[in-house]
Amino acid sequence: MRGFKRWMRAQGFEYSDALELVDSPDEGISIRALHDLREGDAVATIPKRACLTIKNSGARRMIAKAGLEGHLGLSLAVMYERSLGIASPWHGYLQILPEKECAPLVWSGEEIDALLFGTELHKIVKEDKKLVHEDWKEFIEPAFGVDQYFSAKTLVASRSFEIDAYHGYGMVPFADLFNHKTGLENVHFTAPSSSSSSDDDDDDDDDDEDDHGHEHDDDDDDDEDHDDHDVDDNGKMEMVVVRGVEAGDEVFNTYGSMGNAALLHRYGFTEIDNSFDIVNIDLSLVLQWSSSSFSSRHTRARLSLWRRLSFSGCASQNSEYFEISSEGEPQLELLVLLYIIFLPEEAYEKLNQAADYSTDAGDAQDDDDDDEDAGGKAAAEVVILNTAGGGGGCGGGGGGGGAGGEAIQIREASRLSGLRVAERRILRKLRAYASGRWKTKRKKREELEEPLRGRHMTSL
Ligand SMILES: C[S@@+](CC[C@H](N)C(=O)[O-])C[C@H]1O[C@@H](n2cnc3c(N)ncnc32)[C@H](O)[C@@H]1O
Repeated sequence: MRGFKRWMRAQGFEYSDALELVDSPDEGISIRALHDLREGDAVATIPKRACLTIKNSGARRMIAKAGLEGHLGLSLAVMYERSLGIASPWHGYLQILPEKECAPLVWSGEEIDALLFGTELHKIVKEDKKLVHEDWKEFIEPAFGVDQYFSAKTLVASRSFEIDAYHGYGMVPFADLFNHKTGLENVHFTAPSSSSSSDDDDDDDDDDEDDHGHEHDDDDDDDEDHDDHDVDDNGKMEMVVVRGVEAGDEVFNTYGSMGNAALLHRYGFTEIDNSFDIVNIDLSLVLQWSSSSFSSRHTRARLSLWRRLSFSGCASQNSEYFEISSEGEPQLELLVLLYIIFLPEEAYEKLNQAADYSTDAGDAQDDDDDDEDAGGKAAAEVVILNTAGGGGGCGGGGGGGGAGGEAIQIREASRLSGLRVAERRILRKLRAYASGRWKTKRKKREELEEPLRGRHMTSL
């Protein structure tokens, strides 16, 4: 750490003596406040020329020639500077970085299967590994090994910041030592408000929520003009306090408002109390459970009715899923599907007929008429009301009726997915939601259902 501080001084970094850099063998580096910090305090100034960016790196010509940019180009710059060892201008910084960030991208296939099976990340991470490997083959081999590339990718994903339009993304020494706290961060990384006009031209209005944001696609093909990279020699970035910190407390930044899956995916950690956390339950998991509790035929028929009533889940990378909020509230479409799965045969047939009727009526209508037909809408409404009431009208069968069935569904989902603590907590809230609503909303459901009966559906 001493070498890094010396390097920062030589590069013209300035940081408040109220900040302490703490290096723990178990938890890595973090920043602590030695004195109280007040909102508005600028606690660090970072010269842009000291940031490891594609434009600043000694590999800039090679990277430009290969037409690489964004995270791919920056990963190459990081590998190149690392390969120079002590000869790299960033040696003082690079030597405090971990070899790699322990994100799922660098887990073994067995670890991914064992730890992510049943979660939304399982398929995504496997796909990531394939794509990153393809990139390595196409753009990086034989200059650097595949492990070096995967390691550099995790560092760039977890530590790079968007600097400005000229530099794009870069490794920002010191700024990347702050850990993340969802919604309760103390500092933001930003362009100083009193910067020179040339800086203003170059600085994007950085969205702090996106400091560690998305792949950068700026078209910076002007390398030849800036090979001596004099454009930003005097540019600076700042760390500014946005929420006061008491002496002794850790000083946090934010990497954005993300659920635990996104945090794990990109940064390799999760938060127990993450208000943005959600749990996704795959439609395939619901269908698997339904087929084992009822039958495949029953499941296909109920799914088909659900679709004919124009319901669907969220879609991502060839899968369909439902979101459970951090408060345990399930996506309405999941409730409706579960309700339809649990409908007794007689009620199901009636709803099916109503859907048929409404589809026929809809077919007869003018194509320009976008309104859902009244019958289908009413059928959906009745389903929703019943579902919100906990499915009190269900006769059960298989795994039990209504909300009780939902609880079984959730237990099964939780067991199969091997989800982490925070996600299990959400699933517990979901179960409480399901059984709580069943008890308290039953009367309300009956009151609400009555007028609907009079309108379109007669006896659900
Ligand atoms: C930008 S670096 C922060 C500094 C880092 N702790 C270090 O040792 O250099 C981001 C990495 O820090 C760790 N990290 C950041 N916030 C964290 C948190 N709230 N809980 C656990 N690890 C965290 C993760 O390993 C993440 O990939």
